[in-house]
Amino acid sequence: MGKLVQGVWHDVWYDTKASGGSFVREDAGFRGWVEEGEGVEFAAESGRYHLYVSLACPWAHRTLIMRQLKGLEAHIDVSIVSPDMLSEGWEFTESEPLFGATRLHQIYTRAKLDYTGRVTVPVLWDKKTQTIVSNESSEIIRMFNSAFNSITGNDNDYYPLSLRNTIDEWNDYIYPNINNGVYRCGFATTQQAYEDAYHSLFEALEKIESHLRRSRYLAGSQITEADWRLFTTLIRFDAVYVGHFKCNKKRIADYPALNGYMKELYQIEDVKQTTDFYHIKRHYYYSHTGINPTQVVPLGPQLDLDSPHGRESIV
Ligand SMILES: N[C@@H](CCC(=O)N[C@@H](CS)C(=O)NCC(=O)O)C(=O)O
Repeated sequence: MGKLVQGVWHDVWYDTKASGGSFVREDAGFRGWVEEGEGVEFAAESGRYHLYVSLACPWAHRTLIMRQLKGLEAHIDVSIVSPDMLSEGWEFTESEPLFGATRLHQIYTRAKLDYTGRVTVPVLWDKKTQTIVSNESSEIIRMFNSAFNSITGNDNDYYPLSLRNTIDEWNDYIYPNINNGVYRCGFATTQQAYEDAYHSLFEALEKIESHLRRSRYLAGSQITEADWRLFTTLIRFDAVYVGHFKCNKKRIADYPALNGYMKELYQIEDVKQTTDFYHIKRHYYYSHTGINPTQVVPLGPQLDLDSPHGRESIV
């Protein structure tokens, strides 16, 4: 694990000293936008963009789900990094197809020779201008949701105008408390920072559990972007976050509504195809040697994700 400083790779763990033991996630460095239309910097075109992902990473997982649900497989190709993220950061098991790079930081310095920042997935690369469009998953999924509609003919809308306020409110609540909340538990280096993160995480899960008892999805009867953003954390929770990140007050399996909701989303074939528990468990337990120095990867838990979700009667 490390970062680029002026284009040079340094193998360093997160610095939590400056923030009293709390993990603070760095803002993404590339914030371009793929759009429909002529004369724009990054125009939506079939075959022009390449997506670098980790199957372990919840942020990258969002982009893979949206790529499938929006029928973009034939239009945006993908490279998958190795689950093992060690002294060189994210690496490719076999070199990636565009440049034969073996490390993801080489893609970042191709885009910006003197880049300073963390080298994260997902990354959306533009083959035409030879740069990174974006390394911010929340923005990549918005682009996938609408920019390629006239190419794919797929109008499914996961960020509909009428629900945007509700979706934004859920996202703003779920990001700090749950998506990043599990990391704030796991990467905390003081007891207090861990406990603060733990309490806000489980308070948020309780709140969503009661909401989902009456509501089929977060924003009502329709699946939206907010659900996909929550889902990628939930599906990793019992397998990794309970043990490795000490998020162990309860499992998702102990929350009937959240568990049924998660299973319903998982059982969508396109979504199941993007979920890889080998990469998920291997990455966290093998890569975070500060947390798990033996690198032993647990065999369990046995997950029950294919049993009936029981959510049909909820509107
Ligand atoms: N804001 C980014 C965060 C992405 C992110 O932090 N990805 C993690 C993997 S789960 C990563 O690549 N971490 C490497 C590092 O921090 O050095 C997004 O949502 O796209």
